[in-house]
Amino acid sequence: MSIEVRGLRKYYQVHRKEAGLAGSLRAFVRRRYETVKAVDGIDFTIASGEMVGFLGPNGAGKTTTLKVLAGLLHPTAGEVRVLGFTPFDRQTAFLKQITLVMGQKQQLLWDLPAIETFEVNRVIFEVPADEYRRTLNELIDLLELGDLLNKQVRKLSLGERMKCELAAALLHRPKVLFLDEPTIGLDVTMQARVREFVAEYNRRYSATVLLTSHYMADVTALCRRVIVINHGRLLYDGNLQSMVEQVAPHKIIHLVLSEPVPVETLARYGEVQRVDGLEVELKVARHDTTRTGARLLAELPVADINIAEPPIEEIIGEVFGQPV
Ligand SMILES: Nc1ncnc2c1ncn2[C@@H]1O[C@H](COP(=O)(O)OP(=O)(O)OP(=O)(O)O)[C@@H](O)[C@H]1O
Repeated sequence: MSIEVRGLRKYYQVHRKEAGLAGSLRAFVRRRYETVKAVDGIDFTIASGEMVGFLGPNGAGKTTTLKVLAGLLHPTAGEVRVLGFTPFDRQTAFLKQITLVMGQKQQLLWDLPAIETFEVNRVIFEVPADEYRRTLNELIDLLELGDLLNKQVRKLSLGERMKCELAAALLHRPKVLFLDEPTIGLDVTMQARVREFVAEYNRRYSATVLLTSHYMADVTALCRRVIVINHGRLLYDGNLQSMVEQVAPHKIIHLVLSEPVPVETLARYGEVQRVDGLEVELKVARHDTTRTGARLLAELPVADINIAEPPIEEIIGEVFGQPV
């Protein structure tokens, strides 16, 4: 096992200030604390080489879990092992084999070219010179970095910077990748590029990947398994496709008609989601899909038909009981 988490809890003590001046004064004399249960007893294991999507709405406890796994935070309770190490011990042998990429934070030095930060990382992680050169060339190639590495970081576009961030995080060729929103703010093309890169890195080095992303395309492209949490507790752990089948009570039928059909007629077959000229989208009960499909083909002028799962965002929203 690459990652083992048992009964993990992480509580934060936060200082609560009452409103107004009187509140400020009272707080000055006697501080009140309250406990935020960011992670409240979760268990999971991840096998080596697996890529798992870690999902949950804002504030669910994902980043906190990743920080505990990466050794940045001490758990309040529970047992965590990553590659056999206790992360918070922060042993060098552990740090050399993991990485944490946070899309919202950057490690590259702003005023210097990225290559300078790489050099610093090379020294910190004690990467031998020839191995460093080899990995660097591979990353330049995989991420199409070209001469970006020699440009001052502040002058790079967001996408270019993210590619350099990824390279910086992977120069020591970690076996376990904790990726927290690695594609946030990137345009669709760049998101796809980063996804392909993560998939390739996983293939090449059999790396274990635990990934959070609000872009479901990242998760569907990379992860067969998802772990879903909310309010610090586990809601689901298993196959993404099975979750879709369990949770979504309906499917979407896309039709291309050969001539227009009134909406009232279409509505007899399912809930009309969209009509765009001759293209129609119907929402139908999952157990009824085949029968409805056959009826549509027999009774309407259908040129093409396609049955699909509803968008993953919608399904996740149903699991959380709120939109993502
Ligand atoms: N340093 C901290 N001190 C106090 N509370 C914190 C701290 N960090 C996080 N929290 C709280 O813990 C809870 C979980 O936060 P966390 O960042 O782990 O969630 P998340 O699932 O990563 O959310 P998001 O998707 O918005 O990043 C939230 O209620 C958050 O406000």
